[in-house]
Amino acid sequence: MNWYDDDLTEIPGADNLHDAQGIIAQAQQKLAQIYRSDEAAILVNGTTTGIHSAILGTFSPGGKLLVPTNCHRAVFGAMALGRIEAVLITPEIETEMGFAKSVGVDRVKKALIDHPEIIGMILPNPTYYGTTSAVKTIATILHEQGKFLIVDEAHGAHLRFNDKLPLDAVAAGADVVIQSTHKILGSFTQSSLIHFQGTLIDIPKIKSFLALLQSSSPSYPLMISVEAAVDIAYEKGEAIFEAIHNAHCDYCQKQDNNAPIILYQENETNQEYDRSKWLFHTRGVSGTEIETLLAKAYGIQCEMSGLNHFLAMTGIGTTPEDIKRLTQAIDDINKKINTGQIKKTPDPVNPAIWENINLEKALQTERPLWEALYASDKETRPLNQSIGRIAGDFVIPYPPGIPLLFPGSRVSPEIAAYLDHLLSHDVAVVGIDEKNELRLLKKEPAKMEKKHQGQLIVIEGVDGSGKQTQTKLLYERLLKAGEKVMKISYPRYDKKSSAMVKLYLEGAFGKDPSTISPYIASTFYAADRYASYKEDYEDFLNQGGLVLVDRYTTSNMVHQAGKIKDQAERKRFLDWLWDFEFNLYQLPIPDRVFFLNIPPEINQKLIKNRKNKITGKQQKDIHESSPEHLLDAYNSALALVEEYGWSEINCVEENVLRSVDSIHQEIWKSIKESKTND
Ligand SMILES: Nc1ncnc2c1ncn2[C@@H]1O[C@H](COP(=O)(O)OP(=O)(O)O)[C@@H](O)[C@H]1O
Ligand SMILES: Cc1cn([C@H]2C[C@H](O)[C@@H](COP(=O)(O)OP(=O)(O)O)O2)c(=O)[nH]c1=O
Repeated sequence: MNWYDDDLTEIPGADNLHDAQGIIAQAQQKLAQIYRSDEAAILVNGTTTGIHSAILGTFSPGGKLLVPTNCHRAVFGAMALGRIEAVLITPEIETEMGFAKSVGVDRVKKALIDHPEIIGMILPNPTYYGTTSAVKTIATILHEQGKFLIVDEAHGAHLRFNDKLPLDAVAAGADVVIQSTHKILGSFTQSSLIHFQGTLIDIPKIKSFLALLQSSSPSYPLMISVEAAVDIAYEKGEAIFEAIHNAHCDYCQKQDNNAPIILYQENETNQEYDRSKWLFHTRGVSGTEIETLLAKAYGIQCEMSGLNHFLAMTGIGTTPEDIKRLTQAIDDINKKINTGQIKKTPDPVNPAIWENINLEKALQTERPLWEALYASDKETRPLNQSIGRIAGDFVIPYPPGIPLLFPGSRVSPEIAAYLDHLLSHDVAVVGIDEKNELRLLKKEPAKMEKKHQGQLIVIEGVDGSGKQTQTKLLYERLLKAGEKVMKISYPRYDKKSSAMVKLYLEGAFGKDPSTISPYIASTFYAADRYASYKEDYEDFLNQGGLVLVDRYTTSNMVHQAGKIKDQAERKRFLDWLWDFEFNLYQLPIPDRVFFLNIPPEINQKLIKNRKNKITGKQQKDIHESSPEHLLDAYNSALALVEEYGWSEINCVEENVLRSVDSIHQEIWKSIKESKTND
């Protein structure tokens, strides 16, 4: 066939992939019929773009996706592109060989209970190794809660064609299924298929991402090859995969289970193992060594190998003779190992990644994935100097292409040791260069660091916790001690820059503080602080003065972050706020923060009769008149004490409020001590 003849463009009659109405639409309808989906679309930029589009087309930024850690990097790429957040779950592990086998139904159920905000899930099935998850059950669980399931069926475009193979994802009820027809079915590399079914997903939205991300000049040879490959599979797939499946069963039955190399079948009775994947477990010999031997001495090219396994992939073109050649070669190699012609090596010590390393934890990000990926302040460092630093890129061993580090996650000693082990066994690790160096972020996330000569000390606490009282006492004491000190209280109600704060606190934008975005409210207070910095104390601080403030950015952290219930959302807000006030506005970062801890039930009594600071009247501002707001702020503050290392002053002991003086003495002592330590 002359492929140049088919290398068309969108001329009349040739249709347009991105708005298919003619011959491409007909081909896609046929493909959907064959796979029994509602709709199918041909992909010309590989399964990767199919996965990107499926995720971007079903989520909005900030949405939560349930992601098993053994997903392909395309899934994590989509999360970075769409600013989508992952709830990670660890798959079940094949412990002897050390690969991710399946995603347990119970883990899915638990994740959905713990994170009801999850919108949908992506599931890789079958795995590269042929193992499968209970897709049908998982789909049902998700659907009962109105959530959708995307299945990455990259290694399963053939499942539909023989009933002895595991159930395909469309039949199992998945809402979106992406298949690499170019793998087992033999269409051209880079050509794939995506299927849609049901009403839970917005198909036009996914398609608009397909049009955005794929080439605007889709290759006709690629498209034709998908149709041709599926046609052949439809016609001959049943018999071809039956033969492969049966040969696999036969070999498993006949093989000597004590041989150095044995064919893996998960377990004998499992119907849901994909026997088109000929995965061999090696004992006393390295899988990679056998892969090389098969290529050199027997002319058989494997798909991949690792320390204790290698994978021989079959496909639509595999004949019984091919299988015979493979099995004879394995028998021959086994014999040579047993007779000493091939030397045995001690089994490589596998640090059992899946047991020692908590991948869910390793992949947690301290800066959002997308932010770390986009960041330009990066440097490369050798692996051993990277421990404790934040990764600036994906780090992914190949095979199997499952990330060990995300951009934004911190390199732990365990991960570094494991990566070192992989590299010393010649495993290719994307994200680590030939000098064994990886890319790291230069800048750490929010951390108290001094940029000024003087000192900025914050007295923080919920409303009526004694801030004003303690600030005043401390100020007078510092003055007496001869310190160059000034005192400011935020918000500065008597200044024009607090106009928006006053409107907000008076209820002009709503009486219930929880209905006003913490992001928006924070900007009002920050603007007042900026004006104050410029007007009141920039020079004073830079010349070594001590600035004592009653409330600061820390109040936004307490009161505005307290409005956010979801932990990841709250963290995102806190990071944003930090960036906004300290990086954008360039406000000074405090040297010390004292948090006056008074439980809400006690401080309510203290402020009961206090007049409104804005109006001077009895009626309280919207924060003070909302017990829910005050409680949320209090809880947020308790968390912040831990997270940001604030100095906590417990103002209540055994349910009794301590005296003003004893609280003051404690703060004074702490300041004196830190001064002598300077
Ligand atoms: N330790 C304390 N014991 C008794 N009353 C206190 C104590 N600390 C503060 N107060 C009183 O409680 C009220 C609120 O204190 P204030 O300093 O205005 O708090 P804030 O500035 O945090 O709103 C004031 O009337 C103050 O005199
Ligand atoms: C300074 C500041 C205050 N706030 C809140 C805290 C208070 O509930 C409210 C007004 O502060 P304020 O009148 O100082 O409260 P207090 O009664 O404790 O003296 O504004 C913020 O949310 N962000 C900020 O940056």
